[in-house]
Amino acid sequence: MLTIRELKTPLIGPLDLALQAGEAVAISGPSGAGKSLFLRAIADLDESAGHVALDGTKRESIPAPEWRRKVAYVPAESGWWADRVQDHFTETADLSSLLHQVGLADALAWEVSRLSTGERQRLALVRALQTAPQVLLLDEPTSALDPPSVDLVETLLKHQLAANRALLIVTHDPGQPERLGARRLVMDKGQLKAGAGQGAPA
Ligand SMILES: Nc1ncnc2c1ncn2[C@@H]1O[C@H](COP(=O)(O)OP(=O)(O)OP(=O)(O)O)[C@@H](O)[C@H]1O
Repeated sequence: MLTIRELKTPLIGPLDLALQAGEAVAISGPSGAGKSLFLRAIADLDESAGHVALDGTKRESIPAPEWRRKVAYVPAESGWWADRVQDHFTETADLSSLLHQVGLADALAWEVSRLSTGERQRLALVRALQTAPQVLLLDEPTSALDPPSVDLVETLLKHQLAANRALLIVTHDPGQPERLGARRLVMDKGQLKAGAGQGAPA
């Protein structure tokens, strides 16, 4: 589904990765290793060189906003620009179901200023899912959540994988890759290597 070859920025790479439909890959590694920069480069938020393609279509032949709808990036700290939560959502299809799945069924009517860090994190994920992306690039999506909320989000992510979406997740939670059935990779100094017990990066 997502093919990355020789992806390079001044701080990371060259990096190769192939992500299949319905596959999860988890990236861990020390702080400052370049994990967020890798996700941002794939999403085309930072300039990069190399080959990135979705189902064989090169990234440069897809307009950037459309690319980011198909290959959605959720940063570790989400941005909010309007006063009310509902003003950040444009699509209504499946929205109430998604909000319910993350335990925030009533949150659309809330003020952004009252949101807790964990509520922001879960709502940012729902925001990314509203365009039904084929690939999800998630930067530490459960770092601020209590265990029951982690469980809700992981269940939601497993539903996404079952619907043939691909998932590339940066996590510092050592149990998360196994719970998501994810292949483990480690980033160190801008380079990717296989995690313990895993083969070489595809
Ligand atoms: N715009 C930038 N200009 C220069 N250096 C940058 C820029 N953005 C990030 N860096 C540096 O690149 C390195 C990798 O950053 P990155 O955010 O990808 O780390 P990370 O692996 O995601 O770390 P963490 O686990 O702490 O989130 C860091 O040393 C960071 O300071």
